[in-house]
Amino acid sequence: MQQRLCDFIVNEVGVGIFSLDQEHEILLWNRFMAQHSGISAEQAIGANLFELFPELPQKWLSKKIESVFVLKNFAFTSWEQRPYLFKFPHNRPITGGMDFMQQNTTFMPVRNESGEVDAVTVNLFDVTDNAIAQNLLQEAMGKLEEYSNRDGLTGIYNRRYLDARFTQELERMSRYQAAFFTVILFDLDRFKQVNDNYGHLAGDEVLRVVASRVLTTLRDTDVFGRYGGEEFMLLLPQTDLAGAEIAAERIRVILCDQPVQFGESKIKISASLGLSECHSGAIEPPKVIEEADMALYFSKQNGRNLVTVYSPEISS
Ligand SMILES: Nc1nc2c(ncn2[C@@H]2O[C@H](COP(=O)(O)OP(=O)(O)OP(=O)(O)O)[C@@H](O)[C@H]2O)c(=O)[nH]1
Repeated sequence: MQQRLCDFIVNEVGVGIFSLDQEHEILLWNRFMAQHSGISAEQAIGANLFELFPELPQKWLSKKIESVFVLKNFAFTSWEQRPYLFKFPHNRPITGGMDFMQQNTTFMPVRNESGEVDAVTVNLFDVTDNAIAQNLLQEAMGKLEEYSNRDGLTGIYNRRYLDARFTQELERMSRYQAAFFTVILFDLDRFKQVNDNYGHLAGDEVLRVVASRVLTTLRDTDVFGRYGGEEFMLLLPQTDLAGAEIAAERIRVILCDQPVQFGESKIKISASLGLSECHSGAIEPPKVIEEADMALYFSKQNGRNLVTVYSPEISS
């Protein structure tokens, strides 16, 4: 009766169970293992595990098994470190992003009457659902993080992200002597008139077009975002004033070169730009934004549609 109960439990429990001797010969192979591997207990018992499943990570797994024989302790693996041992298919939707059943395993030493370990029993748990849920959660959190850094209208970075990146750049500078970056601030010219003449929706469209035009001129490492209303900021790591001035001039031209099409209307636009460089050793690095803003103001004061590089003279 007891044997019958044990057999029943081993086969009906929804967990993979198999046992091995020290030569990796299979001693026990329950129904879960048979169903998922397609290899029956009759075929498995007496066979060598690694001959039956050549795709198993033999070096790693035999070491793991050996450690249980020698140390006489339990051992574990988790899907987070090693997603699966056996390439068992699963019946979850492909959208979960998992190719095979995700598995946690427990390796248990089986002792004989004299206390020696003469077999290792492995329990294999199907944790595919947990793994899918965890991956979806991580994906959602990643998207949330991404959304929280983006401007809703233009899709480029927002002020929050720009501020964080600015702080990061300052930290990078305090760590590396050779680090420097340039800030470009620009503001659309007479944007109030765009809203007044063509309506707020047209104004919004102009902001979207500005963002997408500027994006086409940037390097991968440049950080571009909307700083507020119709003001935009670029952080250009490892770019000196000469290089940044070229980039700023390119932006100025790409914005005023062509009007923005909104319905039947062609809306003429331009921007005023200001830039300033920050390098390690600068006395007051956070002042770089203030300086770029002063340079931008200088562009506005001097006719708009202009690029101005900050110098102490313009602030006086
Ligand atoms: N459509 C739209 N307008 C915005 C948005 N954010 C700010 N604005 C408008 O931008 C305009 C900014 O106007 P001002 O600061 O007077 O500057 P300006 O008309 O661009 O003139 P200058 O900067 O001096 O060349 C205001 O009319 C704001 O309402 C937005 O998200 N959408």
